[in-house]
Amino acid sequence: MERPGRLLLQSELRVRNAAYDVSLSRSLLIWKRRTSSPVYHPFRPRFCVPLFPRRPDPGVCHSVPVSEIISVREEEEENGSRQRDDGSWKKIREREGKDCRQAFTVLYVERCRQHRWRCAEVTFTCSDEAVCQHWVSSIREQLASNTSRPKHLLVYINPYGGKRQGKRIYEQKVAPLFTQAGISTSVIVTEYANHARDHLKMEAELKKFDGVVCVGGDGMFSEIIHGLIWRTQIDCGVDPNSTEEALSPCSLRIGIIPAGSTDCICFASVGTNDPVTSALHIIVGDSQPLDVCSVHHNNMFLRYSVSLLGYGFYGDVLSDSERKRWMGPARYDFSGLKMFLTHHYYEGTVSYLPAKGIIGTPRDATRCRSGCVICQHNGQLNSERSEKYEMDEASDSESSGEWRTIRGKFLAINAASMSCACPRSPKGLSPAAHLADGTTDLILVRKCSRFNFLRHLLRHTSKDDQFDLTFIEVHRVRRFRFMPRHCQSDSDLELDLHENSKRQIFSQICKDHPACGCAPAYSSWNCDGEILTHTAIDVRVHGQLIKLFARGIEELPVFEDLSNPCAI
Ligand SMILES: Nc1ncnc2c1ncn2[C@@H]1O[C@H](COP(=O)(O)OP(=O)(O)OP(=O)(O)O)[C@@H](O)[C@H]1O
Ligand SMILES: CCCCCCCCCCCCC/C=C/[C@@H](O)[C@H](CO)NC(=O)CCCCC
Ligand SMILES: [Ca+2]
Repeated sequence: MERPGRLLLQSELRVRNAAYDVSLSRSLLIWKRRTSSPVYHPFRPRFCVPLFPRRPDPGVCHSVPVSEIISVREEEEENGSRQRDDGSWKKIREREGKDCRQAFTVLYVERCRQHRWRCAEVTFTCSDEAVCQHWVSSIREQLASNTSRPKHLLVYINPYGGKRQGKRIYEQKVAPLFTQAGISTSVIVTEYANHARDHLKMEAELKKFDGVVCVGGDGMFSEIIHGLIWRTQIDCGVDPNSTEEALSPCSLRIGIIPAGSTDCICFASVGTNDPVTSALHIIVGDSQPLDVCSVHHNNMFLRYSVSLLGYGFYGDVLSDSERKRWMGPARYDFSGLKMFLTHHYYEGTVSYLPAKGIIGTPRDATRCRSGCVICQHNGQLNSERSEKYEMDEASDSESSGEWRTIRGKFLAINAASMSCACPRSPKGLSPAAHLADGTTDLILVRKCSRFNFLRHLLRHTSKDDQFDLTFIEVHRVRRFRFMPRHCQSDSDLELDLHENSKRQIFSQICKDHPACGCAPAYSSWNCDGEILTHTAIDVRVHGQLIKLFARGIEELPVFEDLSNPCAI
């Protein structure tokens, strides 16, 4: 909790007819109920430190960081009933000689359960109009001096994402908050898939805005990052298709108002998929950097990914579920069960470049949380690396011996660039992955029995470590490649010729008869919920390429009585 610092203003004001000492500094607004004179106790010093600090009575003392004040508005209060100030009412009441007091209302962020934020308000009244106006203008000055808050936003709404509630969620829950906070918006309701991406790429006048907001799910967010990253590279003269060039980071922040089926990016960066919470993070101007993976096939750019790149199980779940969009979010449960029972495995070679010099491993107990020091440390390391990028690229070559290679049969190959926490799996696919450390966690699930695979899957929903199984390995990497077995070199293929020809025949049969239990040769990649058209891919992590209007998941508050300004 911040300490108050130098006071800008201090007055005695009233809140619901009780007297409060109210003070404003650059960092805090504090209101503390005035109590009658303390009873003298001969054995207790006046300013003692309590042996057992107790939480201050919330009805008596409150403090709100100025950075979490949403807005302030003037009101008038007459005999207990409040009116918004439109001037005319005031004059009438003055003429009639009624008891008329000035009031102002402060709207601020209040934390609720499970990382949710709400907009709370408190109304202060005082008899002196000049004092009241001084308070309003001082708070407004403090808010205006905060340069990280957005003033103009470009909003894209997908009316068909998730349960098709995007438009309603924005209009009813988000737009009124933006208006209260004095944020102006240009709203585009998308008319077709990739509308938002193409508008950002080619048309949007980005200079007019302080950020881009998407209302929808992970697919909609993916459209936004594709448009914005592409546009940034073109504006900065970087070839967006290059496999080797360092990409330029995007300066505009992106806000996500969750209205999709999984909302994994929102969940993993805020801790909840609640539209009001996301709107408040946008209003207060939070900023959370995020890693982005670029995916190439034979030096041709395919897509970016920020959450899951999954081959095998998650690729198959997605391919199957796309045909069942009409089922809404339940399609993933249906296809998940079907693909679990189908139990296909895939052969191929994974090569990866382990992340060197970083802090943290995928098996850590520490989690990426607001102000994460691991992201700060590793982010710094990455920016130093990219300064001497060309040297590093030379050392990244296979001949340097840093690449490691694994051949095998896999049920799933997953790369999680963030935890991928979502309501289905609150700790995520890789619970210790970091939002902005410049790495991705490569999880290899080798062929195993259905029973063992189920054990692994169930551990996504329990406290047990999903990687603590003999058929799983996990590596924190900066880059990786995958080559399905049937794309391997001629010499590799010759070795497998006999088996291969048998499988070609069977895989044809198996398309029509999946119950025979024989696996097809290829799966497809699930790239943040989109299916990739190629299976052989080269993936590179670009640390902190984009920024979100978020602050990472906040730790649950630990009450520290002595650091609370109300307790001093
Ligand atoms: N107007 C539109 N008509 C049809 N499709 C659209 C439109 N606008 C966006 N889309 C596409 O809809 C797809 C799904 O959208 P979205 O991500 O919002 O929801 P979802 O798939 O239900 O959620 P999630 O991605 O979290 O699982 C996206 O790939 C996006 O490109
Ligand atoms: C038998 C009980 C098993 C329980 C297992 C639960 C495990 C759930 C893990 C969920 C991981 C989601 C990862 C997120 C991926 C997103 O980028 C993507 C786009 O929204 N979503 C999907 O592909 C949707 C994929 C949904 C898969 C279920
Ligand atoms: Ca990461």
